[in-house]
Amino acid sequence: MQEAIEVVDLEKSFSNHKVLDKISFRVPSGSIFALLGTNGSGKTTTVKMMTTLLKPDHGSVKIDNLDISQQALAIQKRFSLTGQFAAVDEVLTGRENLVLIAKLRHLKNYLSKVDELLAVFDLQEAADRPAQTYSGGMRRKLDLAMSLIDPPQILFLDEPTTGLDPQARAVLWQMIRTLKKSGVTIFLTTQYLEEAEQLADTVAILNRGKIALQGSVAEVKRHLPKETLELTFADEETLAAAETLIGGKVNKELLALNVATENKVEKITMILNQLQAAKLEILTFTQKRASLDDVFFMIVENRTEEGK
Ligand SMILES: Nc1ncnc2c1ncn2[C@@H]1O[C@H](COP(=O)(O)OP(=O)(O)OP(=O)(O)O)[C@@H](O)[C@H]1O
Repeated sequence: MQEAIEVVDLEKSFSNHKVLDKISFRVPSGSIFALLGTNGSGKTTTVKMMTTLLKPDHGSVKIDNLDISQQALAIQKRFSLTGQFAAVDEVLTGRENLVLIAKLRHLKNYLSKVDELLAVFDLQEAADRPAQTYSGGMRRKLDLAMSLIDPPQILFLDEPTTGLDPQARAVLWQMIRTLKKSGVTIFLTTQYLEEAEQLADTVAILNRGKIALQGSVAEVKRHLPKETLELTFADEETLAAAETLIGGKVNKELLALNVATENKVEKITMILNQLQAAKLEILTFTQKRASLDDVFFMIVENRTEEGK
């Protein structure tokens, strides 16, 4: 398959702080790639270097086989970037911002597209108010709408759903899937495992400046900690008795027991029934998914559920 993006041994330091240490990945044309990482892990720095906004210290980036160090101008025409800091003109209204982009791109018959995007992002009521009166989430939605008015071949979305309400997030996810169907390559960064799982064909996890895990969602998920059921009890005796009965991992401070369930209803029902039959009273029970922190902890500890 043809590569839309190829990054090889990319490095970047700020003062003495090495933010990225030889990261490499490829993004096949027409696919969705998610770069996952916590705050400050280097996601935005990576995007900035890939979009010619920042110079790498070492390494190479190719977009559609063009090298960013030699063909920056040609590359800039092939992508659009929606960053964490909205490129919205504060004085213009929401509608005027969208129209401005449409005119700059020499689009014809753009008014229906503008209306459609305002409706999709639930911005109709605010459409004729200056953007400076918008909330952070509204501004973000407008910024996304602006990058979707004339989707390019490659779309960079830097943490696109941060600050969005669940409804707007669902809308954006759907739009991203539709864009992929029309052949657009999408590179997104996110702090949310769920977002990567929902959208991406390929995922890379950034940790301490390196890519700790990379592959298809199915491959990466095989390495993630399994779902657990967290049970809490009123005292240490009940906790100890529960552990003897059903096993699991004890947290004495929280009087909690974490039991692997693999998200299977039968397993959860069996655990609860066993405890009830032994008259061990459960205070609370919560189904827990692996968070990005769990994944990093696991990577750092170099352990997987299979390898335990
Ligand atoms: N211009 C700069 N000068 C100095 N340090 C910088 C600069 N830009 C980024 N950094 C540092 O590089 C590290 C990575 O920052 P970056 O913004 O790439 O992270 P991120 O993964 O996008 O984080 P977030 O999820 O919080 O947006 C941070 O420690 C940050 O402080």
